[in-house]
Amino acid sequence: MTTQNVNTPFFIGLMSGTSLDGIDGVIASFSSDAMGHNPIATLASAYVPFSAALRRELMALQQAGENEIERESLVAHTLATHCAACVERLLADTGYRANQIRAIGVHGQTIRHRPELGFTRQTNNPALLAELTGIDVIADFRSRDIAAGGQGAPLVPAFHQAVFASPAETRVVVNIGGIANISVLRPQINGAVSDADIGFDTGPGNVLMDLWVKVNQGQDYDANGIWGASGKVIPQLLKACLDEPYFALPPPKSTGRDLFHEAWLAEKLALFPQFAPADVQATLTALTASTIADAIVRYAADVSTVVVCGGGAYNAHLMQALGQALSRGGVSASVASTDTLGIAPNHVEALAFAWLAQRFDLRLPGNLPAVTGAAGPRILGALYPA
Ligand SMILES: Nc1ncnc2c1ncn2[C@@H]1O[C@H](COP(=O)(O)OP(=O)(O)OP(=O)(O)O)[C@@H](O)[C@H]1O
Ligand SMILES: CC(=O)N[C@H]1[C@@H]2OC[C@@H](O2)[C@@H](O)[C@@H]1O[C@H](C)C(=O)O
Repeated sequence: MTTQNVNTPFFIGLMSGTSLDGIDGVIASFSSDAMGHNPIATLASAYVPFSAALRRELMALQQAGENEIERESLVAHTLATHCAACVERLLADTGYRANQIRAIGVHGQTIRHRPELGFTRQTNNPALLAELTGIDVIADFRSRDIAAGGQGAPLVPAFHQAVFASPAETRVVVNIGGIANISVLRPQINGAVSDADIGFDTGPGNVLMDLWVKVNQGQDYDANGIWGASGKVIPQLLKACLDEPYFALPPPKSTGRDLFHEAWLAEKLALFPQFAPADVQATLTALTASTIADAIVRYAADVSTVVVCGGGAYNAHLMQALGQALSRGGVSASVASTDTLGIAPNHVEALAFAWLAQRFDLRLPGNLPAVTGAAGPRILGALYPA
């Protein structure tokens, strides 16, 4: 066991999201100023892709199947070894030692998200990760919020609030991962969180586009949106997709692969006898763009700046479609990636889990009840000491 240095401000964040592509990791340092802001520095980042076999098994565990307890336990073990490899890479890149890291915040892999039934499941083996790394591990960030009547998601709005809010303008942060979510950040007065700061999952981000490009082109994603851009939106298919009741629900709300999966898409496509695959991709791109834009028009029409993070920020066609959908909705905000505010789009979620680990360490709440619908602020996470 290594000796933890309690004075170090360094935290590791590890995120593996609904895209099921791999683990994004960062080492971050936070220094709170007198205003309660959290100037944040990313000291290193690393990405460990999942092997095809791990990805297949994680995908399979999204739905009910045989022998789930054993399969989940085994996959959690493999996930922990991937997480440990990511930590090792971060330490090697920076030259830091394990005892210089205060804690690791690790999300785990969501395999079920059913807040309406009172549970969410991020498969994980934090005990093994603590054993392999010799660093304190904080995990299971969602279940306390659900226990308090919340959705347990999205959690990143509190982090967005801490690092991206402006005293002068309303900002919206859009995360476009597998699922897309928005954080509406009203101008901050003396660094205080406003009750008007809301956030929720808008629906599919890349998840449906990734499924479709895999089946038709054998690719994991539509690089830069080039294939989607070669097709034409099918208005009737777009309308059939937009009829999904989730989109009209008021927040608090959250979703996942539990709803937006292959069968969901197949059901919509079954309504149409013929279609060109690239046109479907164009339509799925439009679906992601228009559901995000509708959410902004409805809940943040006063927005001045929209900043996008998550892998979707690298899809130029999607970014263009989002800008156009916002204009059609009468919102004339600028649309750019979080790079413009100093944080790379693919680092934001991992940084959020480093930040959540720091919140736990300080025994401060990590949720925004106005976002998740929880009965109140709660300290999120559970500690596995090194
Ligand atoms: N260059 C690119 N062009 C187009 N799409 C891209 C590009 N790079 C990444 N993506 C998309 O981003 C996805 C990964 O995004 P990200 O890592 O933010 O998702 P996630 O964290 O797994 O999901 P979530 O935020 O829902 O938990 C990929 O699956 C792909 O669809
Ligand atoms: C249950 C779950 O894993 N939800 C994820 C998912 O991916 C994006 C969106 O859906 C968001 O609600 C959440 O992730 C981020 C990190 C969050 O909690 O804010």
